[in-house]
Amino acid sequence: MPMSWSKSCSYIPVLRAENAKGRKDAMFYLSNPLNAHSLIRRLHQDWPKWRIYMIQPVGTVQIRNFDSWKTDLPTSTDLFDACAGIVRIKNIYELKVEDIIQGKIDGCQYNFSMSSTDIFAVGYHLAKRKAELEGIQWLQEAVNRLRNEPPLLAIAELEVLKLLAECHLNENKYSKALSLVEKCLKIEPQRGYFIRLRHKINKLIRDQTNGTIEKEKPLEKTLEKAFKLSCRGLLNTSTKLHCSYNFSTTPFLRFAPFKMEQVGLNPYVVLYHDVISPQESAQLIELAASDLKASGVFQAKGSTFKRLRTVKARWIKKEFNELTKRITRRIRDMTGFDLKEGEKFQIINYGIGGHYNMHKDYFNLTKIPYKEVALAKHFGDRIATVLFYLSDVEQGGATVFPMSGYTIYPRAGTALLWYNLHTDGHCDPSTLHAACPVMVGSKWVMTEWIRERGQMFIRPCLKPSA
Ligand SMILES: O=C(O)CCC(=O)C(=O)O
Ligand SMILES: [Fe+2]
Repeated sequence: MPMSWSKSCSYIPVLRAENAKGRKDAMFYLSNPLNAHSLIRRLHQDWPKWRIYMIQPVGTVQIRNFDSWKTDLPTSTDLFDACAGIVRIKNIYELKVEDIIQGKIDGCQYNFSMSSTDIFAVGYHLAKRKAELEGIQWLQEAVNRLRNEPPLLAIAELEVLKLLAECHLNENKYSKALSLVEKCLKIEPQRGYFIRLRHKINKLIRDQTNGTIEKEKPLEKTLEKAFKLSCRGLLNTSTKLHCSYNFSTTPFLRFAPFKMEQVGLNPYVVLYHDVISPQESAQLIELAASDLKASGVFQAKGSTFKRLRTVKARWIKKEFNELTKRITRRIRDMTGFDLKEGEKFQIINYGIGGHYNMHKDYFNLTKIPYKEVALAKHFGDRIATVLFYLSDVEQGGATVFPMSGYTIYPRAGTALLWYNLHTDGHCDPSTLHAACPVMVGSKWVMTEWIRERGQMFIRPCLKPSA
């Protein structure tokens, strides 16, 4: 039901205050996932409601403005991604729902708390994705808060109670579901749906012989556990590692050696410090930002698709401009590899909870389908990866190797290098790695996947590496 004119007017200062916060420093405001999620939700869900309140002739100009922005407003996919990002942050870093809601992210308190509508959006997202058990926590918090908030644009209490009851029912928690349905019936005693639901739950309670049968939580796999622990920096195993100057990969390094830090020996992973200047990073980000595209990597899981990567990316040719040519030469100096043939650079941006699940960069050409082999074989497999960090990340966003326990926190200007293939050309499964969800901040990286072609004299096939 539309709210009264005086009520909508009283909400305007609230909107203005929030907009002013965002305008003061947009990057700072949006680097907090709770602000970003809330803004996406407000623009996707609340703005269409505001449009309904604009009555002619007072609202014609506003309506015209509104319609001209319509195509730029966040879509349902954006809201989906924002909710999924918040859920991912919570799960990977094992945060508490109550803490997130109050703006406390992994021990840091931010000046923000989620509104009941923001909380409901996350609960709704989970409930509709069959994650009812997780959804219950958010929906219960939304119910608790609704009581203390003015109605304004908030969702109706009945809607939240209904969804919460359905989630409890799905989780076989019948008595809780029943008490929620009773609450719904107090608000709308005549609604047939609730009367039938009460009947159904009562029957389930009568039929049940051994008390509530709670669903079992699936056990977490060892690798998943290692992934989470590495994201939290709790698996660092490296000992006896060295820092040194690399003077020798190419003759040029005699003049300008690189600062090299070993991250681990198995697999061999090194960090090169200060290889990209702040100006170069800024230029690369600017270049990519002008034409970023959502880049999802999907994995079929039964009848559904699981999103393995939530980022935006742009591919850039190595010969694109002087800067990309210069960086290509630098990679040659860092690795010794020939980069004449191969892939373009990929510049990647991770937003709210942006991540890249565990994966290996190589294709394993013996396994990929026949049709794709010809193209892949032309360049060979991805022998090595160079990952440039173009930005710092305030919280989260580490690159991790869960099998070896390496955690590398992004630092603008450094580059990570590892070999995906053993020296005998076989793939090295211990290079399994991932990008942990960004908690706060915006992560920018640039990847160069170096192919085997052209490297036969630089890194000749040797016996299996030790
Ligand atoms: O961004 C990261 O930390 C890892 C990126 C990555 O693994 C990739 O792009 O292949
Ligand atoms: Fe990768």
